[in-house]
Amino acid sequence: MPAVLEISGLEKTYRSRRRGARKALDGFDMVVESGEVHGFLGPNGSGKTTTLRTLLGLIAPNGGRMTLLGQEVPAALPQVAGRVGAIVESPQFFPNFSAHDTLSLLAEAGGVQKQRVTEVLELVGLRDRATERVRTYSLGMKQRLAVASALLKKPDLLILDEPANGLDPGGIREMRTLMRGLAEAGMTVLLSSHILGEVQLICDSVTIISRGRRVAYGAVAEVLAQHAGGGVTVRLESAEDLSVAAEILIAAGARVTPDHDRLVVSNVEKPAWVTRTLAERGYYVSELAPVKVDLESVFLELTQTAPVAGQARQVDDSAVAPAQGGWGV
Ligand SMILES: Nc1ncnc2c1ncn2[C@@H]1O[C@H](COP(=O)(O)OP(=O)(O)OP(=O)(O)O)[C@@H](O)[C@H]1O
Repeated sequence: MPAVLEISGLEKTYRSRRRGARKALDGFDMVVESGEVHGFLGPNGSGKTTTLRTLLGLIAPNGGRMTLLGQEVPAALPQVAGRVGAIVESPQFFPNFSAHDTLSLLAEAGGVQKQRVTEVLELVGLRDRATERVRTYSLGMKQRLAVASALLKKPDLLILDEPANGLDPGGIREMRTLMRGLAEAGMTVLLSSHILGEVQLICDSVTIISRGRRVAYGAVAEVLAQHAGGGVTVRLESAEDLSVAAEILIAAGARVTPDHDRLVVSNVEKPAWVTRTLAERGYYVSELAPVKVDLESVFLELTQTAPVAGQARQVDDSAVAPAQGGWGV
């Protein structure tokens, strides 16, 4: 089965008279297979939104190839648009309309049967509040309404840019359940996010982007395994000896980072080497454990910039206000 989404060598340079040329995508590649929830991770300004907007024909690329559901885009967008639901940036809704009114209006405009409105309200868990005005909704409910609008056309692929942005833990959990439910029902979901723990929990596979280039991709477990790096954490019988032990290991060629009452040691071939090197100098290890990697540490290692929710930390020192836009119906 061909990939649901394939991007190769995508290039995008923004040009403005004031700021000059800025390369947002620099030969970016991505593959999303059918039926998976795929996480699209990257620090602020790394090119996620530019990728999604380019894919959806909202901006033109300067080079590269893209396919959606096996067809070349942007040329085939009119043919595939009905099979792709997307939310890129938070869509705005009329605050005085209810969820039901909002979806009915969108369904009518998009030639979707009325009955589908009830179905999507049920799917996103808004049925009980469907007749209340949107202005009374929590942020999580508004996000779910946005997802509902993207689901109206029963898309094969759902693209969501930061769907959990600004949500509290309860809202994030609801969004997670919703995503998994959609994937189980056979939909492919592409999810851009900064919430690495979330991506690790709900995504089958992941693409990590940094400075407009793909820096890692594959099944989440594989990406984690590739970057486990054989590091170990070391505790000594006496915590006072940690700094001397660190010096010994560094002098012997290891990379060492102190972490409270232990050392995180990497660049070692075998854990036993650490025990032996220290014992030879009279320092005895009381605990030696492999470093547990999570997506967050892989992300930090690969992109060398911490994701800070709601904060515009840019890889190229520049900041641009995000544009508003929705897509799908
Ligand atoms: N309309 C624009 N004009 C000029 N530069 C832009 C424009 N949109 C984005 N950029 C720049 O392109 C780069 C990539 O931005 P993009 O919004 O795609 O990143 P992102 O990964 O989605 O970031 P965030 O997580 O903050 O939304 C950044 O340097 C950004 O400043």
